[in-house]
Amino acid sequence: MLLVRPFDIEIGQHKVMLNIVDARERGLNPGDRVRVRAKGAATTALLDTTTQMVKPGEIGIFTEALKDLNNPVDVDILPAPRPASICHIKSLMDNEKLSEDQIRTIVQDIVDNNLSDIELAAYVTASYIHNMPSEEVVWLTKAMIETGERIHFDTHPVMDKHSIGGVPGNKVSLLIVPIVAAAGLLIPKTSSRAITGAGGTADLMEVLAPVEFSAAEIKEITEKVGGVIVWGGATNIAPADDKLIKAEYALSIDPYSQMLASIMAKKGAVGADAVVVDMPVGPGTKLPTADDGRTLAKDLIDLGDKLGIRVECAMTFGGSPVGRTIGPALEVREALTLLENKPGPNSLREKSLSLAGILLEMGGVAGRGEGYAAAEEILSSGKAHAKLMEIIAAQGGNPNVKSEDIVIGENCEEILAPAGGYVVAFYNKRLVELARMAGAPSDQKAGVIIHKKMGERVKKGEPLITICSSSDWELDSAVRDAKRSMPIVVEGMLLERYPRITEL
Ligand SMILES: O=P(O)(O)OC[C@H]1O[C@H](OP(=O)(O)O)[C@H](O)[C@@H]1O
Ligand SMILES: Nc1ccnc(=O)[nH]1
Repeated sequence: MLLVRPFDIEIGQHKVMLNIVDARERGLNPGDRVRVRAKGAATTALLDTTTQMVKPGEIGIFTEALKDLNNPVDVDILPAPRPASICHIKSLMDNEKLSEDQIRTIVQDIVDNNLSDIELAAYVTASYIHNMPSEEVVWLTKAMIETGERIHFDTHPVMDKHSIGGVPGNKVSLLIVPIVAAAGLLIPKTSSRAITGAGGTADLMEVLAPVEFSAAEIKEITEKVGGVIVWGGATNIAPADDKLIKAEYALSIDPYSQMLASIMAKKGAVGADAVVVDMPVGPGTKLPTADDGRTLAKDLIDLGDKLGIRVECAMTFGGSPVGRTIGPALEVREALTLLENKPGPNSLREKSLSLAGILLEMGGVAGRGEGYAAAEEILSSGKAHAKLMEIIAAQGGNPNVKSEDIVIGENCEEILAPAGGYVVAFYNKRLVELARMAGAPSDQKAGVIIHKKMGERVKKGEPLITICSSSDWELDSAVRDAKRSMPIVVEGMLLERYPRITEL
């Protein structure tokens, strides 16, 4: 047995450290995979060696592995075999078919932390290059559900909403969940953190309340107040999902087959009966054309049928951000403003009411074609606001929070229009890059405020965007980058003049 030396350091992977003498005695080298066994728990980790940091007879264990092992006093280790899924990942790279068993092995290895970051990145990259056939996506989704916990509600229908993401500022879940819950339906909403964006719904909700709950707690809170907005990655619900998202986030990609499975596994695991999926379409989003949107809608509906979930898809406008803010705190402030029935952006209000309306119709509390108006009544009467405050309280946040209480990064700088004219080009992806450079989403207070959208008139020197951050150096680098390659292009209506040659 080796005496545990806890290293309270989060390094984003499962790691342990042995003194070089012990490592040599066991025939282990740095980078080897080892199985670490404690009383009643085991995990796989990668090995580092040292001459100084741990003594012979000791083992240094970093935070991630310590959590899995329940903070043990002593452990033993064995060399771990090369995971079988590496071979299947290679098959995926070669665009070969995978069997149900092979897919299940990959998912189990991901859940058990048997894959290194390099191997995970290889899986995610291979999935990005080759879409899986639909039967493999069904196996993948089922494996992701079955390797975690599931929630079974006694009351039905259980409603849910999910966005494929890809459009900046998509804070609509903060309005939709309370509207649906205020209508008397259950909506246990699990979200991921940002994948390609600068703030996922889990990042946003975390500004208002804790988002890390167990499956049992999600069930209890949903039954009490009608809904939750929690981080899927904190639960044991579809536990492979968040591990994959970490690799996807680093690469800013969302592979098609993986996206289908990621969304539907979370919906299947919470026992959803009916789901609306928001699919933002437009240049620079995950769905460049309406045809791409139709293909995805068909794939999502088919996958839902195979899982026993009624899915409806809504193709939404993704050409420019939803509302005028990007980044956790800024987005939360904007969503609260609308819930408080103060003036706010129409794009956010209309999109939230449309999607909530579909859910009210699917859940049978509004007639066909009457969902939008029903959602609007719940929003304007203040019931949606009151419901969000109840959800915040149930999740342990401050139920008296107001939009003006939300603190934004103290370092802000405006990017001004270099000329007068009209906004003729608007680059969503650049805005997201700038918000990420400013520190979002890990810096909750960082982000971008958009002053001018596509087609709007601008005077020379007027602000186009404001970038905010908690750190002055991150702000500086984002501002420099914005000026080097503007995310919003302004031109006069007169683009070029061709004078008569004789008059030159
Ligand atoms: O970062 P990108 O790729 O834009 O999208 C990821 C976001 O999309 C989904 O939204 P929601 O949970 O339905 O609101 C995810 O849960 C996550 O919040
Ligand atoms: N791949 C994904 C896209 C959007 N949301 C998710 O949870 N997962």
